[in-house]
Amino acid sequence: MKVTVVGAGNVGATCADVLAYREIANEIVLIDIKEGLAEGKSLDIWQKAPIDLYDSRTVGATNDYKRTAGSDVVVITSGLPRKPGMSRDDLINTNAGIVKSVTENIVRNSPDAIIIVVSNPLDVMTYQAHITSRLPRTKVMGMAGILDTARYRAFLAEALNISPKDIQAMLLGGHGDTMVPLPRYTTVAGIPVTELIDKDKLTAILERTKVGGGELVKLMGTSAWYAPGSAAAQMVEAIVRDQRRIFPVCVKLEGEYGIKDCYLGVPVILGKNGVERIIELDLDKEEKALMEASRKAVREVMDVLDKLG
Ligand SMILES: NC(=O)C1=CN([C@@H]2O[C@H](COP(=O)(O)OP(=O)(O)OC[C@H]3O[C@@H](n4cnc5c(N)ncnc54)[C@H](O)[C@@H]3O)[C@@H](O)[C@H]2O)C=CC1
Ligand SMILES: O=C([O-])CC(=O)C(=O)O
Repeated sequence: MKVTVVGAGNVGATCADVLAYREIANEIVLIDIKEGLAEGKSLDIWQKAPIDLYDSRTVGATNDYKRTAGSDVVVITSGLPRKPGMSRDDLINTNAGIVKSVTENIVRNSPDAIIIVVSNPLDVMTYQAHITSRLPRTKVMGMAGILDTARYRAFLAEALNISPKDIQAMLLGGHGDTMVPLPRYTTVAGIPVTELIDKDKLTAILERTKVGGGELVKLMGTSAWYAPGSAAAQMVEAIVRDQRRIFPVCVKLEGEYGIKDCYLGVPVILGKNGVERIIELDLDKEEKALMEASRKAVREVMDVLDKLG
């Protein structure tokens, strides 16, 4: 299996490192526009192989997409991260052009690849990659929900003083402050979370999750990379190993959840063909209203992209 990661910055390099360390692909190609960066980081990861005992081969190239030819999966992380005071949507002007040109290069060299977008604003950059690649919606998706649920699960584990391993959660909607965490679908070793934590504490955790990315931007002056890199690698793993795992993934909705022509996070089965199936949950009135608010927020930014051309 061959996997390409475009963008050898914080998220891309972390993703490549996890892919190599966990031997998720035999060959991992890192690409960046900045001279020498992808070569350097892939060489560094390769030099870690004798210490951490893996044999996935990492190679890097500066903007040379011939090296990516025949990739099974491509992760797009190229683009600006936000700085304190910015929203993810503020990145659209710069990142739309980057994701467009990267996608063109990818499909030219790997027409059968499955594309996982990470660049922000996530839902709209997934839209950009989808329209540029002209691939079926099952093969172009965005990473956000695994990260957002991971934050939620980490906060819950801390509050309950238990292992994060035992927390299962689902989340819907766009990757922004309108994301829709679902306490009704959160369990701790099979126990509904609502039986273990009081309402106010849970509400505070849900609110912290919604702005979880911003919390880290404030602390570091740039956005997160360890959890995002691992989350993207987990999606790659589900695809290349045909695991048929269920994750919240950003995908184009064509009538599911009563929504058309919008890219939003929903539970999907991920396997060798990409999105094998979208799972439709039976939402209550309040959840439906939150999903609609999220759809509206993403649609507005999709309209901005349409105007950019
Ligand atoms: N979906 C999600 O949950 C998350 C998304 N992100 C997003 O991921 C993106 C990357 O974040 P970081 O890795 O922290 O940024 P970074 O600045 O560390 O790395 C981005 C890399 O992209 C490269 N790049 C720029 N234009 C390129 C092009 N045309 N071709 C190839 N490479 C190019 C840059 O040289 C840089 O090395 C940002 O847009 C950020 O907002 C970050 C975290 C989570
Ligand atoms: O917050 C950001 O800008 C990066 C991101 O999407 C996240 O960490 O959730």
